[in-house]
Amino acid sequence: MISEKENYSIRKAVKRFYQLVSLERKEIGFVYFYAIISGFILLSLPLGIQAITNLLFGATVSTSLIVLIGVVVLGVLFTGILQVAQMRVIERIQQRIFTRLTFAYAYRIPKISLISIDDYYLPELVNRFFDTANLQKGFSKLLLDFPAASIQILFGLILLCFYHPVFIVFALIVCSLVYMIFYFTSAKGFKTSMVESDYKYDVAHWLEEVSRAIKTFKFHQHNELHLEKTDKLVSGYLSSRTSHFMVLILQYRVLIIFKVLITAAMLIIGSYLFIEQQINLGQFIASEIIIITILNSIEKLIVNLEVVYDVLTALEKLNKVLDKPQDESADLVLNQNIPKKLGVSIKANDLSFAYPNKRPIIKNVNFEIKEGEKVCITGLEGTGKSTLLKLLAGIYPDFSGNILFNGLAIKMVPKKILYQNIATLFADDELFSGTLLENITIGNKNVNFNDLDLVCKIVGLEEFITGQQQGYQLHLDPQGKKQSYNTVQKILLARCLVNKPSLLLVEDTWGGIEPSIRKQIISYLTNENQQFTLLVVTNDEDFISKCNKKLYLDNEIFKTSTI
Ligand SMILES: Nc1ncnc2c1ncn2[C@@H]1O[C@H](COP(=O)(O)OP(=O)(O)OP(=O)(O)O)[C@@H](O)[C@H]1O
Repeated sequence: MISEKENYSIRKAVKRFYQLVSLERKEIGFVYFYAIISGFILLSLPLGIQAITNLLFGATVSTSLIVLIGVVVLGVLFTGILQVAQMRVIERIQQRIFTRLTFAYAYRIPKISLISIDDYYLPELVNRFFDTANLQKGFSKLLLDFPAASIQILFGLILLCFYHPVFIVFALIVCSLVYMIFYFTSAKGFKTSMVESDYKYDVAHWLEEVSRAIKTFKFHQHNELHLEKTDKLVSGYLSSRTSHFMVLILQYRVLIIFKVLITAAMLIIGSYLFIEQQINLGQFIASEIIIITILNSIEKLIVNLEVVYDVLTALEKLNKVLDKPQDESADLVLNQNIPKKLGVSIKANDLSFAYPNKRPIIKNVNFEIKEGEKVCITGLEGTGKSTLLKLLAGIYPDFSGNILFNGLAIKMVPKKILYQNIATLFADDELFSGTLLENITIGNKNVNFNDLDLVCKIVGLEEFITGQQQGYQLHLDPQGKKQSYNTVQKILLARCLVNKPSLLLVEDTWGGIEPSIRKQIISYLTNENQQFTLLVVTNDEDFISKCNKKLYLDNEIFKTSTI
């Protein structure tokens, strides 16, 4: 927890923002087009009012007066129509942001290199997806308010310069002040916003942990650990939020001072120019309306800075998952060496591996396994049996030495081919929320129901399935919550077998299964007629006795022996 706080760079965040903007270039072009047109129309209003004022001094209802009033009213109507068009574009952008991010997450999550997230709890990391809503809302607010406000400022200043040269000085002061407010406060504003968001996720993570381990906390609620930790995290959140708020307040204060000064200066200058008859009354009123419009637009920009921070922060957070390194994909495709439905021969040469910042777990391991051999991995607790299995599954590619499958280095085998031919069952594997069929086949459309029934019979699921009204369509809860532990293990094993792998890498998690079914599973897995190669982590003597070979792992020793 509170692991993320790092050096946040607004430059990197702005770069990401531009990447997003460039994806929506065309639509944003439309938004600006609408903003320019409506900016023109809005500014024509003071000009129209100026002309109407001058005409009114004539105290007659002339045709020009009626036409002018008509033009001004039409201007207001047309601006409204443009705003609706703008809203449609923004809705489309919002929908695309959601769709694009959702698929980016769904596509990339299974490809994330597992070692890169060794220090994270992935479901917690994926909470960042909720920042999609902040991005959608913030991005559209920026698109609606920013272009309109910036164009109004620009046009307003240009127009003012035509009234009197003194307004040019005003334009320069406005531009440099807006720039300075952005320049001096944005980096701090962004950093405080990121830290605030980090704390928000830490709080959410802690609440999720309490929920995940609800039974533990239920029985220990009198110790109040759940409240103490929450208190600590919420304090962190509140102080980081206050720091962020202070930046926003500072920006707003500067704005108020700026507004007061400009309003006073402009009224004085305007009145002076009018008295000196350098501008007439119509021009005076029009110039004051333009100045008020400009000030309102500047206020909009400053107030929206909060949204800018929200958008930049949301983008950074969303990319926390998307930036994680992906599994490397080997270029060399020599899949003829890894035949489907046949066993795989395995050779390990001087294999060593250490988890990041840990001492080596696997040290100079050498062994050879022939195609179709059934091999058990045994040894003391924590000696690296599961780790060895994971290395063979290609999950951790950063080992030294070599692993050869059918004589081909594992690193040269494209992940797709590797994963299609290997089936794994690790002790920490889980079911997901979906039907029994989905949990067994994981969407493999080539599985036929005869094979499925056969596999379910072997693992002892037959009775369970026939006892369900919905059969294979039975809905399973996340982690198989409402099923017995042994049923979950049987489903996980069925998942391995149904794809007819060439290599089966499994941990013996069936200790509690009734003896007759356990025996049936062991005989099936170790049957010489089965073409797959089997590596099973077990310390069960019966299972070991049925295997052809034993790999023994001790802290300093690695032994292979034939059984
Ligand atoms: N993802 C990981 N990141 C860091 N260290 C890990 C990770 N997984 C395992 N370890 C460490 O590696 C060592 C070997 O763990 P491993 O699970 O491979 O041993 P094992 O022989 O299968 O243990 P057991 O018999 O208790 O299941 C342990 O000290 C463990 O703490």
